[in-house]
Amino acid sequence: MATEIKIAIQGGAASFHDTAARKYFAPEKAEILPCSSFDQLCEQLHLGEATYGVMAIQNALAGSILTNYTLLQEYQHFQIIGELWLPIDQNLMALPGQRLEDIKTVISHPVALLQCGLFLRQHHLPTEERQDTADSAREISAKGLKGVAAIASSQAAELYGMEMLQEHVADRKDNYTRFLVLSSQPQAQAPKPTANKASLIVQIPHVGSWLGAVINKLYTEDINIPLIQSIPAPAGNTSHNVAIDLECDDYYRLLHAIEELKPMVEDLQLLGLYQKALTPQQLEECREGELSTSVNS
Ligand SMILES: O=C(O)C(=O)C[C@]1(C(=O)O)C=C[C@@H](O)C=C1
Repeated sequence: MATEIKIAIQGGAASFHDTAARKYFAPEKAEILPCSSFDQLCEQLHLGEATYGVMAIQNALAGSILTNYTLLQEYQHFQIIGELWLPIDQNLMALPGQRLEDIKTVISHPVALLQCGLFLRQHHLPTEERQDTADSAREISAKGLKGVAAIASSQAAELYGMEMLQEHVADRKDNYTRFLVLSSQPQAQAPKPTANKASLIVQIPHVGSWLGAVINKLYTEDINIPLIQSIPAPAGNTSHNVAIDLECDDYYRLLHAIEELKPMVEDLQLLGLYQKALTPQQLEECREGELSTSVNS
């Protein structure tokens, strides 16, 4: 029988976090705990109000969400137990009967607005930030706002009775967001030897070529590095923090490489050991494969 788990997300029903959480945990039934910010998501997970948290960390068009690395540094006891790359299809929607010419303002999550910069500039559409894509559609519907459009998913359009003004408005069709699955109870989720990915934050001095030495070490250990992201350091700091993702199909080699890095850096925070998800490139290849099968059949 499917058990029910509670998952804290940023945003509400029909947001991309909602879709990501349900997809990751399917076929388990997920009860969603909507949060108004990433801070609140972490707080709820910390307080034990949710079993897991799902948090966006990186988008193929807009880049890394650096403030979420800061939260992961703050909540040191959280563990990343998994990840998911989700295709993000953005759409422009408004109250039924509205036309593109009627729209004076577009509201959405700041990352969603960034993903649709080309479309918005082309149509000279001023924007206003909101906490969530789907909640922007809900706001228009609840307040009966004319002259305002939202950028959100097709599920949000359906849920809140919006009409599509323009589908697929992101700058590129291969728009993907990577979501982290977080647990605040590492003991209940001990990493399994099937883990083939690790996420770390290392602290290294500003001076010297420490980062070069770290990368060189990983190269000699034959570890793949899918991500290196510098994280802003507090003012006056003499060192900086770098988020690094490591991949290796041999779990024990991955552990060994992490041990080797420890004496080379000032501090190393292991954010989690988990199984890597299909990358956007792999998902695109699957999608193209499915398309050609349906055309040929
Ligand atoms: O507003 C939403 O629907 C979200 O889930 C937020 C969010 C984000 O935080 O990056 C998630 C994925 C998309 O890339 C755009 C926005």
